Amino acid sequence: MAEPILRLERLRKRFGGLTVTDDVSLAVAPRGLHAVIGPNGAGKTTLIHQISGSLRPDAGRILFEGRDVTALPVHRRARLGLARSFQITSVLPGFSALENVALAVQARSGSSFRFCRPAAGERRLNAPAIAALEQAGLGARTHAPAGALSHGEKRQLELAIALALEPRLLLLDEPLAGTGPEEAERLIGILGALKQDHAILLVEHDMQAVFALADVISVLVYGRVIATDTPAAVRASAEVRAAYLGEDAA
Ligand SMILES: Nc1ncnc2c1ncn2[C@@H]1O[C@H](COP(=O)(O)OP(=O)(O)OP(=O)(O)O)[C@@H](O)[C@H]1O
Repeated sequence: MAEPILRLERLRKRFGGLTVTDDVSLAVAPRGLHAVIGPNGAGKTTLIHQISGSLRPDAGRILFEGRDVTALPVHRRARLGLARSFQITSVLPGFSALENVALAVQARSGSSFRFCRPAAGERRLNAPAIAALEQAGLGARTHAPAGALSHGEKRQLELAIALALEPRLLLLDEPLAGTGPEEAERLIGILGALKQDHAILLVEHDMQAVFALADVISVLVYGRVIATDTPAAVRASAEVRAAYLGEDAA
């Protein structure tokens, strides 16, 4: 593999007596989609939080493009290009899709928020915001109020906001959660296009999406990585089936 964009070295995290991240070492390639799967409570979200910087590991290192970011706060990592998709709660429902994304661009550029002069009124912010909306498949909904978007479109808006930060690695925690079959299909298409020129680390329960999109899959069980391999090898692994895929594998 080319030099990894992200390397986790023996990461550990405990909550009380529970080891939720147990000596996790992983290398994520600079292009393509790396999925992390595992049963409920395996520690997937906890892992994403440690990578984005909202949780500090108890031990181990996180190297982003060769640089040790283990001690850096979320915003410093985001500036380096390590972006986690925003939760829907951070979207402003009364503002248009474009304004929401433009505010994210503005936040990244470091200028102050000026609500009396809508951020979307500034061409400097508009161009990258529109590009991010198009990449997220929302080009036709640019001026719709965020509050009027369907559930699937809101997930696309979250994606657009993350893309507006021009990430070098995009961290996605269950981007398909709560979507219907058609919305899921659309999002899979969008993520499939995005992974052509982005590195994506995806946590997702939807196995159809994972196997359609992933170039590499890591399987997490009780905080430990039990396999990191191609989708075909993971699907064929007896250990993975026994530990996790069992009921879903068919
Ligand atoms: N802040 C916390 N304090 C204590 N325990 C926690 C905390 N956050 C998570 N846990 C526990 O850590 C374990 C791993 O949780 P985590 O949410 O990372 O798993 P997950 O693989 O993302 O699960 P799911 O697939 O259900 O989203 C669970 O047992 C959870 O209850």
